[in-house]
Amino acid sequence: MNERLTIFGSGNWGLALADQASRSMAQVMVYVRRRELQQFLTTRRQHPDYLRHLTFSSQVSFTNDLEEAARFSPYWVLAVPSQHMRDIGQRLEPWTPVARYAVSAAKGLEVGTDRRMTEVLRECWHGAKVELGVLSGPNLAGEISQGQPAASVLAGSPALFKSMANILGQGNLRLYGQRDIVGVELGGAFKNILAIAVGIAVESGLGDNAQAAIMTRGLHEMGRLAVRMGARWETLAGLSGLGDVVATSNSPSSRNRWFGQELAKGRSVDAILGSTPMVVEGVPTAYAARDLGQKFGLPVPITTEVVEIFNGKSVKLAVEALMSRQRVEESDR
Ligand SMILES: NC(=O)C1=CN([C@@H]2O[C@H](COP(=O)(O)OP(=O)(O)OC[C@H]3O[C@@H](n4cnc5c(N)ncnc54)[C@H](O)[C@@H]3O)[C@@H](O)[C@H]2O)C=CC1
Ligand SMILES: O=C(CO)COP(=O)(O)O
Repeated sequence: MNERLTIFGSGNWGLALADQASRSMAQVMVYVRRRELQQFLTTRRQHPDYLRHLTFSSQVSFTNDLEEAARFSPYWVLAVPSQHMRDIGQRLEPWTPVARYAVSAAKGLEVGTDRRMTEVLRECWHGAKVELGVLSGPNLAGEISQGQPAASVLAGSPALFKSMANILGQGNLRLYGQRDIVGVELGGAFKNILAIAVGIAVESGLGDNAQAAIMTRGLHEMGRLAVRMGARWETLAGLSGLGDVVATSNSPSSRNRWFGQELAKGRSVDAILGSTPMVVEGVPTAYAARDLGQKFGLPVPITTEVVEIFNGKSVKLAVEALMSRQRVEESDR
């Protein structure tokens, strides 16, 4: 394959995707923000800390030059944390005429604006012709980078899906098309909040029944909110919703679940976030989802209690608040 792909972001996900694309024989360039890291990756072909089993093939190159990365290919994947999407979007704006497709691989909402990532990019690239898409599903980077089988959703136009799935969806990553960008994007963002809640439950010894209740009822409250924001209910029951809730909530390698566990040990949000270089998307997204629930007048009880626990509420009191809510119909949307 002679296709070329640029990936912006050299964290766990950007690197796993770079390796994945290179396995389909695409030429891949990764934009690396820190110059020392770019040099390390270029010479050693490995990341010093992340996915250390990976040795990048010669098809993957690394650059610290944003213009070089942008001009490398008309196919872009943005794999930076959600709170940095506007920054990279704004800096890429001069080169949008080069881009044909840009896929967000981030799973979160922007704090302050509550915007989805494709909304953020659309604002940054106002008037540009680049078509936007979203990649989201149960895809822990560690497993993808070891070639373990996985499925995911690549939302966007059929033309975007055809081109991008050819590069990213070979071998052990099976990609499904979707037209519901809003649903795919929100499913991926919201599931991180539920993984935090499950982490809290695991650490607090609340039991398997409680974990199942959090996942199921959490998905319900997220689905209701997502539908209000323009998503299809069925999308949230798919890979980028139910699928990712299951993967992330159950996986000991999930950063969001780990964060919930640390929180339940009594550590503060700042202390936990300060102890890892990695992004925990469920934290900013929980605030955004709580605000969106208020804005639309929709109950988001699990999310609300997660935010309360961020602010110091005990798990015991949060559980009591959830258990004493007024009874409702299960399917009440
Ligand atoms: N790690 C995983 O298993 C998966 C992660 N994701 C999503 O992908 C996104 C990125 O996550 P990870 O790669 O895991 O994060 P990470 O914490 O491993 O690394 C984030 C990377 O983004 C870079 N970055 C931050 N701000 C930047 C900026 N302004 N410009 C350029 N680069 C910048 C950092 O230098 C770092 O290399 C998140 O939204 C996450 O939810 C999605 C699927 C799987
Ligand atoms: O999105 C992911 C898996 O699909 C990664 O989850 P964590 O960010 O919790 O590690």
